[in-house]
Amino acid sequence: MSKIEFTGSEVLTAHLPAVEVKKDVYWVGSVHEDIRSFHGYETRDGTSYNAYFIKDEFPTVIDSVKREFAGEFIERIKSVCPLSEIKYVISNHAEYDHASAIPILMKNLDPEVPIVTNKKGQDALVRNYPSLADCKFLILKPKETLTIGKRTLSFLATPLVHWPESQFTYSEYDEILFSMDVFGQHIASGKRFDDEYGWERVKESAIEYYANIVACYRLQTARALKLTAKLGKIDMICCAHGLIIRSHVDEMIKLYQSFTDGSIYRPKVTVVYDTFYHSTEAMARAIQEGAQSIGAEVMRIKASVGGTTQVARHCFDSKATAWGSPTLNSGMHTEVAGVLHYAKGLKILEKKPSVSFGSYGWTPGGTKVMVQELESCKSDVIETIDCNWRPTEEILKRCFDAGIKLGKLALGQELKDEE
Ligand SMILES: Cc1cc2nc3c(=O)[nH]c(=O)nc-3n(C[C@H](O)[C@H](O)[C@H](O)COP(=O)(O)O)c2cc1C
Repeated sequence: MSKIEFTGSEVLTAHLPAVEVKKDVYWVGSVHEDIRSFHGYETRDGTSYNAYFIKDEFPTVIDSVKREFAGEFIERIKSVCPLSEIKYVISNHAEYDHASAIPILMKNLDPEVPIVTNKKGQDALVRNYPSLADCKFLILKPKETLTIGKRTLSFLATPLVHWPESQFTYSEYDEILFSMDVFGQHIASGKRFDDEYGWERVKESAIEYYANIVACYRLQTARALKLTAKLGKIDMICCAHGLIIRSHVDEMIKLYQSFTDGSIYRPKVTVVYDTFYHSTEAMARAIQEGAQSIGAEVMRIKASVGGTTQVARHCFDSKATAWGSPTLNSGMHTEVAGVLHYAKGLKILEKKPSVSFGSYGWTPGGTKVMVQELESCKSDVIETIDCNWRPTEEILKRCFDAGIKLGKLALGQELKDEE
């Protein structure tokens, strides 16, 4: 039992110690400083995979890390408890970044140690990591609890926030919510807590995370928040990415409530576009100036430069958007098509007004395809502006006026009939 078996490549940078986040509760995760693309999410601040260990009569591990970091994860657990004493491994979420080191951990534990999860969790774990089929599972039904000594852990099914098996684990004794991806942020840091890193930066990263990962599951998130409110006191949120929340628990829960009830939406217009030869860009600038002229906040993003992550983050809390593309082979610029398709999947344009615009050479196909896509996003397209080659003063004036309209709608003002 003392020999550690590795079946994947491991990064042995165990320079960070296990961190006691509350008496006998430890962070044993890993920090991935140099990751810049996480299944397409642009993680410019890196990320962390937060796993936890509870020292009690029946020592318990909660979640794991990316397989590449299994070595340091196991070393951190060993620094606080011999592996032979571990009695339970809880899996709250079967995704690779939190579960792919579980098979390596299990190979180093007593074969009688069960993986504690729900039925969908078992299915997802065994399908993704076939060697786990040989492990024992303790499948929890709704409302079942697990006593590990002084602590009785309870579990909250949070289906589709953001995978079918997703669940929270709650320790009433510690007043800790182990919330897997929910409330997480893609931040790599040697700091472990929100107050050490700075709440404003944690908050901004949590908004970006929700917009890019969870936004399409708004109703399921609202339900999870409702059920969370019925748990006991929460003094600390041990999420699976980024900083642990101990000084801004209420603020973080209120932030998530603002995501689900829409109160996060701001008087802001996000203008997304791309261009070959600057005509569509000139139109985008005119729309920006129009919206700004009446006091709306504007974020103008060139799709190929800003990228999908920033587009999603800013469309998410904007009350209105504008989309611009030159016509390319009778359709949209590929970068604009890509980010619009991404926004559609995230459902972040629903019930929001939009304007479609773009330059063409001979037949305006870009905006035509774009309007179809915006309508399938359930966005209310209030105007389409096509421009043949270079924009004239008249076209730029139309764009400026369209910016004013979007700005007014973002500011909650009514449009007059003639507008
Ligand atoms: C590779 C390529 C394909 C194009 N395909 C079309 C087309 O199918 N239909 C069209 O009307 N214009 C087409 N155009 C012309 C552009 O839409 C036109 O140059 C437009 O003014 C470019 O706008 P921009 O200055 O914002 O890049 C194409 C241009 C390029 C470079």
